[in-house]
Amino acid sequence: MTFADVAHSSGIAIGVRTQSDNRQAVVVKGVPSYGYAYSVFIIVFVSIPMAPSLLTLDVLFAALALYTFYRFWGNRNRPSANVPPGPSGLPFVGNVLDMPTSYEHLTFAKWSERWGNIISVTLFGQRFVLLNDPDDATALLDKRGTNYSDRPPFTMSAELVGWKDSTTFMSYTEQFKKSRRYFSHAMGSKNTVKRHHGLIELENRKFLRRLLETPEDVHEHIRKMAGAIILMITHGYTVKEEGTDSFVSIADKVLDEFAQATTPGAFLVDALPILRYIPSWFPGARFQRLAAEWRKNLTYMVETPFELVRKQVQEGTAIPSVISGVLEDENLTSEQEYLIKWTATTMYAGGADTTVSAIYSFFLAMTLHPEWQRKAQKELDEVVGVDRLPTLSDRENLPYVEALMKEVLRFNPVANLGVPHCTREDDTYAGYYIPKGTVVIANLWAYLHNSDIYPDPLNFNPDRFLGSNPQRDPRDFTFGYGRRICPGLHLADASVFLSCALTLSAFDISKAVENGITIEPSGEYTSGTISHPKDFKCSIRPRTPRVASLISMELGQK
Ligand code: HEM
Repeated sequence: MTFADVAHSSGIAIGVRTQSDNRQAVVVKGVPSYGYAYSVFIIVFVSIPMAPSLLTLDVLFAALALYTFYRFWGNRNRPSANVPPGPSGLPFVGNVLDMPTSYEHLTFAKWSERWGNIISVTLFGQRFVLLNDPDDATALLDKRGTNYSDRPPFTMSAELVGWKDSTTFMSYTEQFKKSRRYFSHAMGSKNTVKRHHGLIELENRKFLRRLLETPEDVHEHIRKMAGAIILMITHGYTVKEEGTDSFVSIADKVLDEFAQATTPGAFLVDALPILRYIPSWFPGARFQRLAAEWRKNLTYMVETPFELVRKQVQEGTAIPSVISGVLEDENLTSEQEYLIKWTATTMYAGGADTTVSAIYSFFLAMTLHPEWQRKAQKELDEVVGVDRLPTLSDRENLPYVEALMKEVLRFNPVANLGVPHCTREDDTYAGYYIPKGTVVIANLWAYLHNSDIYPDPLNFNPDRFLGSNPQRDPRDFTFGYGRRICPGLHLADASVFLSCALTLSAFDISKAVENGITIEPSGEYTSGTISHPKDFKCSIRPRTPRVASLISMELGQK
């Protein structure tokens, strides 16, 4: 979820990006009259291929006007003099014209040069506070967690598609706390995750075998591995080794639809939540039809594997998993059943794409920086030797691989802006007034590229974490804050580390060469909620002829 997602879902139009061509609404800077609200609205609409009729526009504009009026009326008594500084914005629409539509973290970081580290913007009356310094994030999101642990509403994805019952979108309620308890039992600490070490090692070795067979499909192999680890933990489900696994493919489809539903600016209903009441037959209400279809797929993904586990539990054939553990309780209430079903789905949704991004980033970094790869391989050869592959119990003896993994997590944060928090009560901080209902964004990218904490931050350099004066552990930032901190962090940490160690011990990664020409990866990343390296080509070759037999031998032993 990016800033723009939240902006939109909170009733803000920043500009509409169509699904088909990524065309973005042109927002004209510096329009000096009060007619700009209408201008922006018209511009937004003409960028939609299925532009609705004029009548529809009138209806929608009236809705916008009403909504804006409602927000201003609600905010009219709030003191605004002391809110944190930020771009001045315009009456009614606020900072619509200032907002970036992609790579928001970069623009927000730059704003600090002018506005300081605590910045405030408004969009149609909704206030946002951007935190560009990690100390402020700790002071507010950690230390004042009771107030700063809500989530803003997300109309398209949460309300219409139906993700609202997932842990990530829940408000800070008792239900939420119960859901987080299920996470704690399954993966809440390093020790808990130790229970899954065998599984992580097995799936990583299967990953190596797939890499050996079809290295060009590296991205797909990472996906399969990440999905297989989580599905075994949540549902006791073994992913099919050959061909397509029906559950993984529906889960991937649903996650892809989730990504579309949360694409910044993709759906006007996020800008104008009131539109959710428009019937699906109404001109321009394609979002309702899409939401209905996506909801159907999501329901299938939530229900079908759950029912499978229920049947296995009844028959006594279930493999121990998060769900089976709960279903075996004879006093289970329907409320608990509903919660565990959604919590397990959240584990998959939260864990699959994020871990994939981190491991794919590692492959990109190794393609671009062979010198660091050699250093890590030297350490692996010295510590583990060449007669076996590394395991998680080697971890404490592999400080260089550890440093390399930290640098991968720092260099490109998986979620640049984390997931937005929201305040429940009015607050004051550093002399500023932060009203109830403010959306608070921690700019994780800015923390991980702060040159006071990480000198020369744009340089990929694992050495920064070694020696007598190591720089700060990026895991302090990259997993977010307070009561909403990533509950999968220990699982992710173990999975990503082992993928780095095993891959480097078995393979050499280098730039691909086609027809004698070396292909340079662009090194670019996608914008959006979860940032992935843009697809790139690389060469992945076994380091020695023994690698294949080593992998088969170890897989045979598992
Ligand atoms: C490298 C991998 C990962 C990274 C960098 C990452 C990062 C994050 C971040 C930044 C947040 C937002 C925290 C906040 O609101 O302050 C988050 C939330 C979350 N993550 Fe992760 N994550 C990763 C892997 C995982 C895994 C493996 C799982 C589950 C198995 C998971 C499940 C979740 C869930 C459920 C939330 C929402 C928590 C809530 O709303 O209370 N993540 N993650």
